Amino acid sequence: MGDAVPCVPCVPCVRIALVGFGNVGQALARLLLAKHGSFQFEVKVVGIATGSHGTVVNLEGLDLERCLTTLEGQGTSLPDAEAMLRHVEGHCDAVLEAMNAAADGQPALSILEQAFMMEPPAHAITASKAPVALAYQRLKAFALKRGRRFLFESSVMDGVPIFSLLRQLPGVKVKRFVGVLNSTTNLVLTRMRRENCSLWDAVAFAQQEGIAERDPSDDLDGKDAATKLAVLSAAIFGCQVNPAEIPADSIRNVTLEQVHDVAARGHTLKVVCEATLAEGHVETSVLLKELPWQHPLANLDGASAALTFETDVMGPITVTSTDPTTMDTAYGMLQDLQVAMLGDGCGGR
Ligand SMILES: NC(=O)C1=CN([C@@H]2O[C@H](COP(=O)(O)OP(=O)(O)OC[C@H]3O[C@@H](n4cnc5c(N)ncnc54)[C@H](OP(=O)(O)O)[C@@H]3O)[C@@H](O)[C@H]2O)C=CC1
Ligand SMILES: N[C@@H](CC=O)C(=O)O
Repeated sequence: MGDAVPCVPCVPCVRIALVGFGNVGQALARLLLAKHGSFQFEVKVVGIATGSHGTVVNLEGLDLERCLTTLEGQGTSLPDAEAMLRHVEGHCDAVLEAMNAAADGQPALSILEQAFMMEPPAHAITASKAPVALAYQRLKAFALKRGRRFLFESSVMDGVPIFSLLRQLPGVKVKRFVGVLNSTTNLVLTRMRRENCSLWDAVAFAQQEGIAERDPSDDLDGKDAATKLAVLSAAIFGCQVNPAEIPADSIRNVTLEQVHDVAARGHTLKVVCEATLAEGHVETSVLLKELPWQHPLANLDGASAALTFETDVMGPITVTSTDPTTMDTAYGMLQDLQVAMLGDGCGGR
């Protein structure tokens, strides 16, 4: 058994369960250790579940430092995430899910629903895209019914506050958004141009950095970007779009020769995501485009991402994330936890 983690007296303690302890889950653990004492509450991790590296609980709080080395022996061992959530029921304020969700959103979707079904219910926070893209309305309604929050800031552009930014602009209607939303493809195209490395060497680099999905096909074939567009469409336009129906270009067949030819013409290749609200529906696309260097998205290199919102009130609002790492994603989840526990605008500045 790992050592229990006491809460600092007089500081409210928030108990969380982590489902998924890979690149993002572990970055979140490191962030919680690094930022201990920086928030208005203490965080106690009462359970951690993985697919094949064990599932442990300790209602007194797991020792995160030790969990980062191995989950073995760190608490009571349980068979899976569902069993973990049953075990921590009544002792868990929020479930933070960062697992590999399949195209149908499972098993992440069931985990998020289980969080709301607990007694008392927990807030549900996810870094996964598919459950939000496919079941945003249902999960939002479930959260409302149970008096809890369903939050997903990290699912698009990692820790950059997109959804919380838009919550701060009541009455403003977004009409269109355009951006670069997949970090892996942007990193791959950048490395091909700058380092002259092959597409697959660049993919291996993105995997090493923890940015590419476990199966990078979703990144390369535009599916990750399409799912992010569907998340944004659901949350911003209130329109559910099936990610599988969004026209999406793949970068698989992009060659070094092509990248250099485009550069010689004074252009650069970018995977551009676009969504426009038309009469009652949304027009969406993920297209590989040749952009001139003066285009606002052209200089967005490496793993960077950007999104421009066109609204009915203000001029275009652009948010950029420069070379994010998994720490950015972890912070997005921590931001959500603060919003869930303290409400919007909880930053106090
Ligand atoms: N990496 C990034 O930069 C970003 C990732 N995301 C999203 O965050 C999520 C996690 O990404 P990432 O951490 O990189 O992925 P990883 O593949 O690194 O980690 C996934 C984790 O989920 C666990 N897991 C898989 N199946 C189950 C299951 N049935 N029950 C419990 N745990 C399970 C895995 O366990 P095991 O290893 O034992 O199989 C692993 O711990 C994904 O949905 C991704 O799209 C979002 C923004 C950025
Ligand atoms: N694989 C994703 C990770 C973040 O969502 C990407 O490359 O953008």
